[in-house]
Amino acid sequence: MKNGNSLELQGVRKDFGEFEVLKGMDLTFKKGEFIAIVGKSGCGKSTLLRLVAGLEKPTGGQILVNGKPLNGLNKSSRTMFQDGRLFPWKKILQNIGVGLKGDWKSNAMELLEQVGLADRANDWPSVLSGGQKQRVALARALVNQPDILLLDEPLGALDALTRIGMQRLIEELWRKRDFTALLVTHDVEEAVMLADRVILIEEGKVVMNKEINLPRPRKKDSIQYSSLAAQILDRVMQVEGKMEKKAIHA
Ligand SMILES: Nc1ncnc2c1ncn2[C@@H]1O[C@H](COP(=O)(O)OP(=O)(O)OP(=O)(O)O)[C@@H](O)[C@H]1O
Repeated sequence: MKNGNSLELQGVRKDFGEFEVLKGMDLTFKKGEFIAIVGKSGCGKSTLLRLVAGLEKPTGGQILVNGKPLNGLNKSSRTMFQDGRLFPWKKILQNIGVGLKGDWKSNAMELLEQVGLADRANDWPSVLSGGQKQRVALARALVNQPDILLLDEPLGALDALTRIGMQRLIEELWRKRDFTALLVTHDVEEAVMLADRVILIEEGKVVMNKEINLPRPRKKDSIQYSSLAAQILDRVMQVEGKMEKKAIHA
């Protein structure tokens, strides 16, 4: 099941008018791999996810999904956003099944169980905490059993403790459900906690593509974890430093 590539970007470029956001990206993601994408604000992380979701078209190059060129919406992917985007007029279970036909309810209930909210199926979203809403958003993103889960800074608005709980939950569901995960995050520690590989984007290019060979579940107090996180953070800060110098000399 985990053989082959889930996703390939071949020379992918994206311009918005005169502005080149992505300048030729070559990336390969294996089936079932967990990838984190980091980089300073505005470097093109969300644009990359939108291209993979098929919500935007590349200006150049191509994206292959399970070996086939992507044309239009990527039906094998689902996206989870920072703001859960639940519909306030639908109860939790109906939010999870929104847009689905056929027998989705048993999988939705199993997912609610797995995210620890089985007893809230008939509640309105308004009575849930921010963390609980994100659990529902995660269940909704997975109900259709996507091959690829796109996570666009999904934990960015959560407090530190809730965030750690959600990281564990995402990792647990990734292990159980076998999808490829692409996580955009500002948090290098989160990237090292979850990912098999961390990719750093600078000015529309991949400048670091680093394997994280640490056993799971990872422990923040392990020396290998801290030293890898520090090493990557250092590299991100070099990028930040370069950008600041450029701005000063502009
Ligand atoms: N539809 C669009 N039209 C024009 N410019 C856009 C569009 N979408 C994104 N951009 C520009 O492309 C650049 C990259 O945006 P993107 O949202 O991908 O960055 P990001 O790395 O995800 O940033 P952040 O971490 O702040 O979310 C930004 O300068 C943004 O203004």
